[in-house]
Amino acid sequence: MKNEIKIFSPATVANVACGFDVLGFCLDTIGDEMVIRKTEAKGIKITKIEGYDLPFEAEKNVAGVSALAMYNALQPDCGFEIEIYKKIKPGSGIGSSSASAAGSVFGMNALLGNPLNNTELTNYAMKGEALASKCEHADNLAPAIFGGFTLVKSACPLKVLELPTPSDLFATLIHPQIEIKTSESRAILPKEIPLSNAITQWANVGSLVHALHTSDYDLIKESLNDVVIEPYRKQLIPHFDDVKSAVLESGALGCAISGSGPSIFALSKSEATAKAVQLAMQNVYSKSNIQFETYVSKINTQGIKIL
Ligand SMILES: Nc1ncnc2c1ncn2[C@@H]1O[C@H](COP(=O)(O)OP(=O)(O)OP(=O)(O)O)[C@@H](O)[C@H]1O
Ligand SMILES: N[C@@H](CCO)C(=O)O
Repeated sequence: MKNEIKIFSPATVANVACGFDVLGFCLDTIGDEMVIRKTEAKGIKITKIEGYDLPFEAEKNVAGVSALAMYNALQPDCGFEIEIYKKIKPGSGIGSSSASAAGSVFGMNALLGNPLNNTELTNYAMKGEALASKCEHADNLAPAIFGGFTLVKSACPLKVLELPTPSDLFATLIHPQIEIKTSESRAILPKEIPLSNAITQWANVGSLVHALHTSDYDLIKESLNDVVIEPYRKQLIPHFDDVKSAVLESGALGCAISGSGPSIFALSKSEATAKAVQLAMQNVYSKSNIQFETYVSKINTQGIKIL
């Protein structure tokens, strides 16, 4: 059995407009790399972090927290070293913390001969994610670990449903280079919502799930709306309304905040449309003085993979 593996741990889009804390999908072209190594010395050590300035103490890094949760439960006869090559900026809204939290447990599981299934891995990864967002949710972790579109039916006990990915669906993202911490963008949300908004939202979630199962792109378009969270969070994202109008005019099926922001995502029916949408996003932000990155990505149906 191998003593070291290198993995690609993908970025993810949580919420998918209407499914706050339950829906998510996995990206293909953006993600971190990690190396996980078995050691004779017991315990979990983060030995290298490149890309962004993050804590090396296992208890303060989401990769270490999820690794420790799994390590303490399994009590293997070895230790692990973790190297993180961070490409996803922390606080980006595309699952930076999830990529690390999921990557460490996925890598350890592979080196131990895969004793745990994806649901068990997601459960341990949630312990790490809770360090970043102050709450245990799995809407970024599930798509990172299972791949494709996922729905977290319940967090405790964890139940993840894998949803189908229509083959022509492409995502476009813009990441304005400002940081919004998940914990802060959760703190501004209302504790209660009007019943009329709840009805609209759960109708959208149900119809989006149906649309994914039937590859009904018109229904995907009708369902990608968020009347519960977006009105509050969009105020934290400069030019959000301008981006959304420009993107919809360019032919996207829908556009919404990615996770807790500041990234904004759109879904389109072809790669050509996804690229036109990318130009529309760039046009809006190039008129401002905010730096940004844009991406076009297929939906990654595999999730985390060994390189
Ligand atoms: N390995 C890690 N990778 C990323 N962030 C980490 C890591 N370890 C600790 N953190 C902390 O987690 C916070 C970033 O997580 P946060 O959930 O706010 O952003 P995100 O994962 O990009 O967003 P979202 O969950 O909305 O997609 C930062 O405060 C960062 O310092
Ligand atoms: N569902 C979470 C995703 C971010 O981690 C939120 O929107 O707060």
